[in-house]
Order: sequence, then structure tokens, then C-alpha cells
Amino acid sequence: METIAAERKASKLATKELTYFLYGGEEMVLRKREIENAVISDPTYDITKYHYLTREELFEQAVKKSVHSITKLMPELDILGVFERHSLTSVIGGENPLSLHTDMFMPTITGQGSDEQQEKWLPLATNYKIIGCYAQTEMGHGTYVRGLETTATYDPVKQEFDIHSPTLTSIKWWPGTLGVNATHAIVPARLITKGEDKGIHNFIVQLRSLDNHTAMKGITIGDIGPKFGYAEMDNGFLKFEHVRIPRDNLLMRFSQVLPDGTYVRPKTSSKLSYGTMVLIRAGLSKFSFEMLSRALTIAIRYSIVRRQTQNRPGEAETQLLDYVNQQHTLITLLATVFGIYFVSQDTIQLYVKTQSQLNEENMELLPELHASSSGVKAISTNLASQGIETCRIACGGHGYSLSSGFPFLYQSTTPSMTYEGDNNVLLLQTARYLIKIRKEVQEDPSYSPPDNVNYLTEAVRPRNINFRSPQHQLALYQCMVRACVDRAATKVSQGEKIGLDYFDAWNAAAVELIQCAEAHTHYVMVKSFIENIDKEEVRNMSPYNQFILKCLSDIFSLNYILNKSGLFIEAGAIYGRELNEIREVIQSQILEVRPAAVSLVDAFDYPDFVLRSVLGRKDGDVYTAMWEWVQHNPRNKHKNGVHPVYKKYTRKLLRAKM
Ligand SMILES: CC/C=C\C/C=C\C/C=C\C/C=C\C/C=C\CCCC(=O)SCCNC(=O)CCNC(=O)[C@H](O)C(C)(C)COP(=O)(O)OP(=O)(O)OC[C@H]1O[C@@H](n2cnc3c(N)ncnc32)[C@H](O)[C@@H]1OP(=O)(O)O
Ligand SMILES: Cc1cc2nc3c(=O)[nH]c(=O)nc-3n(C[C@H](O)[C@H](O)[C@H](O)COP(=O)(O)OP(=O)(O)OC[C@H]3O[C@@H](n4cnc5c(N)ncnc54)[C@H](O)[C@@H]3O)c2cc1C
Repeated sequence: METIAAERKASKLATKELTYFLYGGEEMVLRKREIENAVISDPTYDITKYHYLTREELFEQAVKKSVHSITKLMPELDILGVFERHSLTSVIGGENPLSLHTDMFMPTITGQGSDEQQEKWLPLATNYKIIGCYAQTEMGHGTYVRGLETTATYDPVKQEFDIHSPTLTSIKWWPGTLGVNATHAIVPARLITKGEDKGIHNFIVQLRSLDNHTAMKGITIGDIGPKFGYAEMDNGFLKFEHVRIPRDNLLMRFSQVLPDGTYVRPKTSSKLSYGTMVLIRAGLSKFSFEMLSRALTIAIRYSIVRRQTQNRPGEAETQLLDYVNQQHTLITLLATVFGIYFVSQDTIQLYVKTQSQLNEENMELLPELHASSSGVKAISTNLASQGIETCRIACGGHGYSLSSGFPFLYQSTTPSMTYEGDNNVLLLQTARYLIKIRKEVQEDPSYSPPDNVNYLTEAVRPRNINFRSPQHQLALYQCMVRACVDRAATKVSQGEKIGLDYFDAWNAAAVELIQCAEAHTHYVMVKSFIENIDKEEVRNMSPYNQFILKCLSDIFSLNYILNKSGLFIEAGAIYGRELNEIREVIQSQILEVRPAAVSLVDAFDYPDFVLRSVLGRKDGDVYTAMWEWVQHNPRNKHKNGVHPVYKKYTRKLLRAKM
């Protein structure tokens, strides 16, 4: 405890200033804490025995908490907007089994419903007269949305759609909130009218009775069973047997079916019906920041408190964070989490800007948003999932206990690599965009590409490189990414030249395509970091905070160059002989950050309640917390301390003659 207090005292970081910056100002931080305190002081959200609950208990408690939040806490705290709602969910912890209602069901109606449909459905949804989910994925198809099999066949006589699951593989599978709770769903299905298949459109379908919650006629519904984690979420299955819904349950903002069955196609892009996925992808980089920053808070605090090995006689054992390997592991990750933070801010801003253009029927930014949100979602969820696991390993044996908090963080984060679009698939979407822009640049010299891909017109390696110069770092990335895009594009076109069709040529280049999308997205993240710490809000910070952010930016930028040095060398951006200099710069910046490490994670401002970790306690009293935690273990609570398995099995073994 003294050690962590001493670390804080010695740190020169203006922690509060950084916290205010991260959350958008003092007012926001005070509000965040108000929400946290309301949760912490309410016994409904008690977490003392959380880690000992069974799957069913976890689920039941999570539903109870969610309903309590909606009926009591949210009105009391006047929580309305998406960000405050997420803030509340994030403090409560665990999964929110009703989250798909507000995260996907309602946004789909807002984004894709006509004005009349919004007027009809949104008040019902806002007041929880109905509970919705987003039932897109089927047993046989998740990635391939165009291949969904569920049909919605229009009947002009009754002016109804007939929703049907024609095959086993067309059964909806995975949607959250569906298994137990939802009364309604957004159902993407193939719209068939006048005998023609018009492709995937979104429909609102009632699943359960509003009187007694039994399944509606023609609907078979349930929970898909235990998963890798996510016990608190009722991911479900859903089968339709010719379920009839009114015509105006087709969401009709962009395309319509008239009463006589005439189809009116979207004026602009058919991809607008994918809008909710884009929204969540944009939000997932923020989610990745939250999850990884929690893991780092735990791992860094623990690495201050934990000592291992007496390296000089008469001295205390060494703090884990004073081992250079540990510093390298955790401080490079600390740099990464700030990288994710900045790019998440930029992605959300791009989303908001695109949305306001779309409202004016201007599609200009949509391809960039799709490509960028896909890449950023993929890279930030990859980095967060791998980073959490790295933090666990960095905490040794105690990291493996549920009480460390890491298993929960990992289980909650790792599915984000899959849901809302598998990460490889999304990177291929980013690659598709990059290849397309490259083609335009080559074919039309007057074409000016968006800023983030400007390197496709010009990418020059600076002379006399200074690895601490942000501009030089960016130039190195530009050379490298351009070479990656060129390599991928060349491979695709070579494939075509030897007679492969477009799919085979594309598929043959998939590894290079994913690599170029990954490289591009890292570049975007580095650029975002560099540009954001050059903004006025950071320039107004204390010089030391600015210095630490610059160190973190260097570490983030250079560590990727080091890890992927092959790509940079191959592109002629760096020489092998320069790698040592890069290593030295990274190492020296890590040493600069080391004294501020604990204050940096303090700046994330997570109360112990949110971390749910005996290792990550703010006061550093780790061993007391471990001892207290084990007292709740039901396995130790049998008469005379003897577990029933003794009588049932081990006694026999001990007494057996062998
Ligand atoms: C502002 C944010 C604030 C808050 C956010 C709130 C919350 C976030 C925080 C946390 C989230 C919490 C909880 C969520 C938990 C769980 C939810 C999980 C829910 C789900 O998983 S729902 C199911 C998701 N499913 C998928 O994502 C499927 C993935 N597949 C696809 O998206 C597509 O099929 C595809 C993109 C892979 C391929 O589509 P396609 O075959 O139709 O397209 P093509 O490859 O042929 O391309 C054609 C053309 O279209 C362009 N395109 C594709 N998609 C889009 C798009 N979405 N938008 C715009 N344009 C798109 C593509 O680029 C091509 O263009 P081109 O010009 O021809 O090249
Ligand atoms: C916890 C969780 C919650 C979910 N919640 C919801 C929800 O609320 N609503 C909902 O509708 N869905 C939900 N899903 C489903 C999720 O969106 C899909 O699982 C996801 O989109 C991936 O699709 P898939 O499972 O079909 O993977 P697949 O498409 O089978 O992909 C498997 C692998 O194949 C490769 N691959 C597939 N297609 C391609 C391609 N075109 N090019 C190259 N490689 C390819 C990829 O490497 C990928 O990793 C959820 C899933 C999980 C795990």
C-alpha cells in the first residue's frame, strides 16, 4: 500500500487534468462519478459474490439489474442519451441483456424507419412497452448478409408480408436479447414481391405476446446455450413458420413496397440498410478502449505492488514494473490504449458527420466511413482482446483467477472480434476501398483522394530520418502502407492476368489484402494520435502531460515499425541497420513513462467497483483483497470444512486396497 502511494506521490503527471481531457471536461467527469456513486451505493448492483455465480444466476441478476436501471436509476439520474446510457451499463458491469434494444433495435428504427414508422414504434420502444433485438445472423450465414435465407413474401391481397424460415440453416442464430427477453425483432430478410427477389430488407416482427410473453403463432424461439463467456446475454434462435406481419412493418425510409406490391428502390445506396452495423462498429473502438484500459489499470497497479526476487542482498524484492520486460509489455500497451482512444474519437466524429450528410441525401462520406469504421473496429478489438490476455499473463498465476478481473474482461471483449462483422472480413472491406482508391488515383491524375489515403498519390521517405519526429514517423508509414497496397493490388491484377476470375484473383491475394488494410489502419491510428496531441486542448495541458503523451505517441508509432520491420524494410522506408536506433528510442521513451505509469492508469478513473479485481485495487492492498475474496468461495463452506466429494469419492479411494 505504501509502495503505490509513494509511486503516486513521486509522479509528476497532472492526473486530474488528463482525466478531464479523456472524458471531455470536468463536468463530464463529475457526471460520470455521480452515475458511478449511484450504482455503487445501490445494493441491487452488489458484486461481492459476482465471480461465484452460476450461468443462470448471472443471467437472472443481470436482467434484474437492467430492469432496475431502466425503472429506477435512469429516471432518477435523468439518463437519456446513448453515451450516458453506456456509461451506466459500463459501471454496472457484465453484459446488459437488454442492450440490443437500445443499441440496435431502436437505432435501426431511427435510421431506417419512415417518419410515420418512427412515430409509431419509437415511443413504444423508448417506454419499454416493447423490447427489441436485432435478428440478422442465421445458422448458415453471418458474414454473407446478401445470402440470408429468411423470406418476406408480400401478399397484396392481405397487404401483409409472410415471414418464413425455409431451411434449417435459415434459422436466426446468435442475436442477443432474443433468447428470453425480446418481444420484437428487426429481422433482415429477402423481400419478395410480384415474384421478384429484391434482396435483404429490414422488417419489424413481433415475437412474443405482450400479455404473457409466450411465442407468437408460427414462431419457435429460445436461447442457444452456454458460450465462451457472455453468460449474462440471452443469445437466441428464432424460426418462422409463415408468420404474417402488416405491410408497414417493412422499414420504409429508403425503399418501399406499395400496397399493390410495387417495389420502390432506394434513391441513393442499398447499403444504407446496413447502417446500424456501421454505428456499432464505430462505437466498438471506444468499447475496446474501455476494456483494455481497465485491464491495464489492473496490471499496472499490480505490477507496482507485486515484488518478485531479491536482486541485491539486504534490499526489498524488485517491483514487477521495474523489470524492463514488464515495462516493455505494459507501457507499449499503455501507448496502444491511447492510440485506440484517439482513433475512436475520430471515428465517432466521422460517423456523426457522415450521418448529417446522409440526412441531406449526400453519400460522399459513406465509403470512407464504411472502410474506416470496418478497419478501426477490426484493429481496435484485436488489440484490446490480445492486450487483455497480455495483461493477464503479465500478472502471473494470480492473473488466471477470476478474481483478477481479466477473465471477465477477456470474455466480454473477444467476441467483438467476431460480432458486428468478423475482423478479417471487415479488413477485406477496408482493402476493397484502398484498392479502389488506388485505381482511381492511377486512372485520373486530377483525382484527389481523402486525406487518410493521400499517401497513394505521394509517399516520400524523408532524408536524414529522425525517429522522434512525428512527421518523419508518418512519412515512414506512408511509404510502407503504399507498398502494401501496391503489393496487394498487383497480386490481384496478376491473378486476373493469368486468367483467374475476379473472385479467385481477389481470394489469392487475401493475405496481402488483409495486411494492407491492417497497415493502413495502424497508420490512421498513428496519424490520429499525432494530430490529436497537437490540438489546442493538449497544448493547453501541463508541459509534463504533453511530454508523456508525446512519449506514448512515439512508443505507439515506433513499436509497430519495430514489430513489422519486415514491411517497412521491404518498402524501403527503413534500413535494417536503423532498427537499433528505433529500439533505443522506444526504450528511452518507456523509461520516461515508467514513473508516470500508475498516474496514467489512475487517470482512466475507474473505481474499484468497476474493475472487479483484487489485483487492481486503487489502494494496492492486493493480498488482503485476495484473502477476503476466497472467504466467499462456496466450495469451502461445508460442515467441518469437508467437501461432500470426500464422502462420495475420495474416501473410497483412500480406503481402497490397490
Ligand atoms: C457513434 C457511436 C456511438 C455509440 C455506439 C453504440 C454502441 C457501441 C458499443 C458497444 C456495442 C455493444 C454491444 C454490441 C454487442 C453485440 C452486437 C452484435 C450484433 C451483431 O453482430 S449484428 C450482425 C452483424 N453482422 C455483420 O456485421 C455481418 C458482416 N457482413 C457485412 O457487413 C456484409 O455482408 C459485408 C460488408 C461483409 C459484405 O457485404 P456485401 O456482400 O453486400 O457487399 P460487397 O462486399 O459486395 O460490397 C458491395 C459494396 O457495398 C459496400 N458496403 C458494404 N457494406 C457497407 C456498409 N455497411 N456501408 C456502406 N457501404 C457498404 C462495399 O464497400 C462495396 O462498395 P463498392 O463501392 O462496390 O466497393
Ligand atoms: C457474442 C455474439 C453476439 C452476437 N450478437 C448478434 C446479434 O445481436 N445479432 C445478430 O444478428 N448477430 C449476432 N451475432 C452474430 C455475428 O454477427 C456473426 O457471428 C458474425 O457476423 C460472423 O459471422 P459468422 O459467424 O457467420 O462467421 P463466418 O462468416 O462463418 O466466418 C468464419 C471465418 O471465415 C472467414 N470468412 C468468412 N467469410 C469470408 C469472406 N467473405 N472472405 C474471407 N474470409 C471469410 C473469416 O476468416 C471468418 O473468421 C453475434 C455473435 C456473437 C459471437
